[in-house]
Amino acid sequence: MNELRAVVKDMMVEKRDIYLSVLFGFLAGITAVALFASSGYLISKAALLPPIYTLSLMIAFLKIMGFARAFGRYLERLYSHRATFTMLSQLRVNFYEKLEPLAPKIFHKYRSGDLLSRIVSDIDRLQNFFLRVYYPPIVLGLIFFATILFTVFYSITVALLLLFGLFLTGVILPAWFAFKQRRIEVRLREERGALSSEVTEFLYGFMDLKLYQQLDAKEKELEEASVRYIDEQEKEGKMASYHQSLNSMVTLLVSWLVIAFGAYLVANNQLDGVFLAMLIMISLTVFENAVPMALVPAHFEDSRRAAKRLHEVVQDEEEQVEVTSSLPVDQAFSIDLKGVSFSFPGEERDSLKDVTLHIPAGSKTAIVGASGSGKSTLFQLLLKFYNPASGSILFNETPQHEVSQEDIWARTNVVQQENHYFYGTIRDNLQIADEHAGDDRLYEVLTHVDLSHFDLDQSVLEKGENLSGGEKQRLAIARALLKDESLWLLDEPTSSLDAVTEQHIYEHVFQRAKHDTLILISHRLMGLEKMDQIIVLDQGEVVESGSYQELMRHEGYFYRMKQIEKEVLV
Ligand SMILES: Nc1ncnc2c1ncn2[C@@H]1O[C@H](COP(=O)(O)OP(=O)(O)OP(=O)(O)O)[C@@H](O)[C@H]1O
Repeated sequence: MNELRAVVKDMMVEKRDIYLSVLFGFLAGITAVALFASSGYLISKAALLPPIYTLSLMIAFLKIMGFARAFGRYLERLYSHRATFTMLSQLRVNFYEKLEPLAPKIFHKYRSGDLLSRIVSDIDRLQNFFLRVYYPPIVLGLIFFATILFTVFYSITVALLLLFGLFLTGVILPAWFAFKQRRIEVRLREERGALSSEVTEFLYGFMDLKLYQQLDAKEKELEEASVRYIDEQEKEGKMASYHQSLNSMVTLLVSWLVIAFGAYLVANNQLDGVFLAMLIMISLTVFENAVPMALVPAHFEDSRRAAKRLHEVVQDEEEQVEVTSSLPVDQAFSIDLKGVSFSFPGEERDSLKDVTLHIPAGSKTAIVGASGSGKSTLFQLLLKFYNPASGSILFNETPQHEVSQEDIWARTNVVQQENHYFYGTIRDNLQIADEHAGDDRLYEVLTHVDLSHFDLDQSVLEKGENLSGGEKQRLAIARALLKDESLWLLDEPTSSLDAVTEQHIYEHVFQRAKHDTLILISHRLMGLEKMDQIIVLDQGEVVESGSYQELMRHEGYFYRMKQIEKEVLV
């Protein structure tokens, strides 16, 4: 329920449209009641041969009501839909603003298909909250209140019957179905999430499934997930139809009771017979407004779950710490790690254990170690994707938690092991690092990464599918060169390149980063002689650190790795 309160808060941004939708919804409903009531009265009155001006007046009233009803309905739709779209856009912006700082922790927690379904369909589902849950009961209450008040003047019994019908259709039945709906909705959502995840995995893993001849098995799983989802949808549909039928039954029953009691009252001279048809028409029309109540439970449950699921994704947001410092601009800064330990969410094993390092401003550091020793994890902590479980990270003596992620990312040239390439052109893919860079500058960086043969208008397919591994890496380095900030974090940036190209690119990168702080993760141990410091990680711990010469003299872990590398290469 708390989550829905947040939705109501977002909805209230456009109060005017909400009030107008309620007003015109009421107008449309009450004029419909008036239209049918006056037509019932007109028929009865006409039988008594009243003067012609009475009939003309009544027909004019009838026409005005008919027009007012259409006008009210149109404006109600207009304002209620406008309020809904404003609410949706407000929700999307708010949700995205909360979500962005939480990446990539989020990707760790959810399968991407599930996350996608939450972000897209759960927000879309909330459009029903205002349209089908929030304001129909308000409008219904107002219409019944006005109608019952009017009916009391003619017959208290009929007024009580209407009240009874309202209680059944507006409270008892929706509450009962809401209770039943809850269980169906849980299963429906689970099945929808599962299907969405299966589809995403199927699409992403299509090639591998094909290569390992597992396509049929996966297709079968997908089909089963789809059947389960359709079954649950069917159950939900049946439940809604059942509720609708029961609603109609109750309303018709109330109308029958109005006829029976009305006739009895007329026979006993307690009600003027000319009003009987009017009261019957009132009871038939007023319950038309109760029809949407049949949809309230399903939509309420749907909205509640959607709001809850969205809230679950961003609830970590409250953990955010206030940002009070910023990193120096155009100036290299030092990095210190003091007793940093970290394990990924849900993992018991520490990926980093009590890591203490000092990386002076403007120095060049290499981080080496076996696969899985925690090198990339260290980068993720430096980039504040995650916070250390214990210990602290300092930039120029400033605790990292005082600096915003945005600031850290803005000051860093990052080349990851896997980088993303967007569908578009080479130019588009480079300009994400510097949107103002002109063609001359772009060609210049392409030359520095040995891609001078590339045309800036050359197309890049989704995820860079038409580029080789080495070309992708070189493009990523070109982006880092374009960004030109004073901290470089390079995670095996040249692992797919041949030795000559690698050397050529490194020469340029080191020349550009002459006064900057540079940290390079490398599997290869060749060419590390020029680094100021080499840090050796093993199973998340720093086992050695020092200059190349120091480590070779020490004949420890690094020395042994170097010997193995030599043997392999020979
Ligand atoms: N997102 C993650 N969730 C859970 N565990 C992870 C995650 N990423 C890495 N790990 C684990 O953390 C440990 C360190 O991983 P990391 O990627 O930092 O190693 P690495 O030294 O960079 O390896 P490589 O040289 O193969 O890239 C590994 O044991 C790995 O299984």
